[in-house]
Amino acid sequence: MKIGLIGKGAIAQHVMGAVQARGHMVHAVLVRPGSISQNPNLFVGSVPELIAEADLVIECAGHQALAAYGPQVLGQGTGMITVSVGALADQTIADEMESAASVGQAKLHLASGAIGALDCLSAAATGKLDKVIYVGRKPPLGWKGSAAEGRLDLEGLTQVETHFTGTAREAALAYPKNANVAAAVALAGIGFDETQVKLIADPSIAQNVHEVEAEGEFGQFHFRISGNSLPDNPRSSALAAMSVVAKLEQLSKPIVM
Ligand SMILES: NC(=O)C1=CN([C@@H]2O[C@H](COP(=O)(O)OP(=O)(O)OC[C@H]3O[C@@H](n4cnc5c(N)ncnc54)[C@H](O)[C@@H]3O)[C@@H](O)[C@H]2O)C=CC1
Ligand SMILES: O=C([O-])CC(=O)C(=O)O
Repeated sequence: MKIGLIGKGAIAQHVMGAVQARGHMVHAVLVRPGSISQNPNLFVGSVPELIAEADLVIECAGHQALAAYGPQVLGQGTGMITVSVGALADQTIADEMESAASVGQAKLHLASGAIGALDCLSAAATGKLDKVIYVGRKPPLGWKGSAAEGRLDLEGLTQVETHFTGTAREAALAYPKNANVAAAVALAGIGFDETQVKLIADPSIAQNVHEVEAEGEFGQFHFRISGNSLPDNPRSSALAAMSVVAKLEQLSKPIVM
């Protein structure tokens, strides 16, 4: 496939290497205008340049980028994978994506991100699902640049602290770089306003730990993952980048999970 990539950060760099290693071609990367000169053969500054040759766009740049470019990409008929799932907690953005996808007859594919068990959750949601709880736990550094900074002394933290309790919608909107997982759990399960979320800074751990607990007609499950973060960004788990690659594989193979 010919790929247009949005972003050049930690997730984008992993995705770029992994998709090229699988025989796909990244022919354009949409970056902020000031960065184009760093690699003028590859970097572009507009959606028309990004999608000119693309079979598919992969967005790895955050909520603001999905909101800014997503409607144009989809509206012009190019399918898109996004890792910035939490942006859909803003109903205006979700509506814009949906109507652009309908106009362009293109799909927005949500990467599962740093969490797993979404297949189980979405199957369970076709029956009666009574309760879904997501708990996100990261080392203090993993919360740098988030709303936790205003609530805790992250640098000097010596004990476990919960810095957020609320719904998945509140979490995804307040923590755009850290609670995309809460949004993915919400979308797979009982929605943004029913999914309960707790976010914790824990100085005793070195990985990003995500847990989902669900109860309903299907029974109960508990899922827990301890994810390594990406070398360039302690906030983002490697699995989030890998899930984008897996989604691309699903879209390009004839027999898929
Ligand atoms: N679904 C999930 O489980 C996860 C989702 N994420 C989402 O992925 C995003 C990216 O994560 P990382 O790569 O680790 O962050 P990063 O900070 O390493 O990279 C972000 C990149 O996007 C670029 N960017 C931001 N806004 C842009 C715009 N409007 N136009 C062009 N470029 C723009 C930045 O310049 C930077 O190069 C996060 O902000 C978060 O929303 C992150 C981790 C897990
Ligand atoms: O990468 C992670 O561990 C989770 C994360 O930042 C997010 O959900 O946005």
